Amino acid sequence: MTEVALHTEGLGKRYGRAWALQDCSLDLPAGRIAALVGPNGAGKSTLLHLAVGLLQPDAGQVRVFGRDPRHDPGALADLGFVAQDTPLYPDFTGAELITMGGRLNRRGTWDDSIARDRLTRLGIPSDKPVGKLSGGQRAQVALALALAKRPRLLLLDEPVAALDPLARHEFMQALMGAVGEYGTTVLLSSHLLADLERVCDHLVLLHTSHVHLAAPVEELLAGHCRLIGPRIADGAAVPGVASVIRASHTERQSTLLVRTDGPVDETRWAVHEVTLEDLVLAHLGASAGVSLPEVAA
Ligand SMILES: Nc1ncnc2c1ncn2[C@@H]1O[C@H](COP(=O)(O)OP(=O)(O)OP(=O)(O)O)[C@@H](O)[C@H]1O
Repeated sequence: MTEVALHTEGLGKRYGRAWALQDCSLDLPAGRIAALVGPNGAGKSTLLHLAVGLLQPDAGQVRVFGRDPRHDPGALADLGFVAQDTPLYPDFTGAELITMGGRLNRRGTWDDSIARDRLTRLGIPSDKPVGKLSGGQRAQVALALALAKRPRLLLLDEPVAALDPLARHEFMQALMGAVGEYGTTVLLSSHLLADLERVCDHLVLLHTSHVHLAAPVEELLAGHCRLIGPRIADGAAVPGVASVIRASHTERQSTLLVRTDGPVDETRWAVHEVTLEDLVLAHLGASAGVSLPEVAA
């Protein structure tokens, strides 16, 4: 059986009377690169902070490789985390932070050379206080430190938001490399669906503080498609279709993004594959009751 890197059950966190995350139950299998997506305020950062033990749950439980991140110090050795604002001591240089990381992780799997080599390769000066680097360079330093820890589970809160397109591409490749080389499991939140699509093999979609989807990408893509055929009424049953996520109609034609549960009548419907981006947008649009621009088939 595949090991579970992150397990949550009925997990919830609230601020006052408002739930930032509610009834969150999911299993992230080890070895995956998982995308954590959802609109602003959906609860992504809250889930990551709960997973790393920086927030105390108000309901349910969270386990990292079977251990409670708040009460079992051993769990922290397995975790790497880069928060959204990549907090780093501004007066320290990259080189000093690498040394400090090594000292703080003496008993772990820390490898100085991973961070040093990355900074050199990216042309980021390691002798300059990080407070004097650009936002993107600071993010790269934080990511290099997280990779040097070689954690079993790496949690990244919008790690690529501050990076230029080439740096984003390079970073995603590095993540895939880490997974391949060390078997690291990654959960990363981002709004950049096209980037995620290239590397992620698991999707967690949060919406209004709830888990809307949590499954392997392959399974989700195989279970959804876009159908184009003669106009049908909203709510009409279509054989082979479990649910219509999003529908748009012209006078004579209907276009449906659907979840399937069997073969669809291909003499009646043109069946098109969907991308991860199509699928996420359709689910988000459906939940929010928003009509979205039509995506070309
Ligand atoms: N410290 C806090 N005090 C009060 N409410 C908070 C606090 N932190 C988060 N929230 C609320 O919890 C909800 C979830 O916030 P969270 O930061 O987890 O969302 P997110 O999905 O990470 O959003 P974004 O994509 O904008 O980063 C939001 O409604 C937010 O306003």
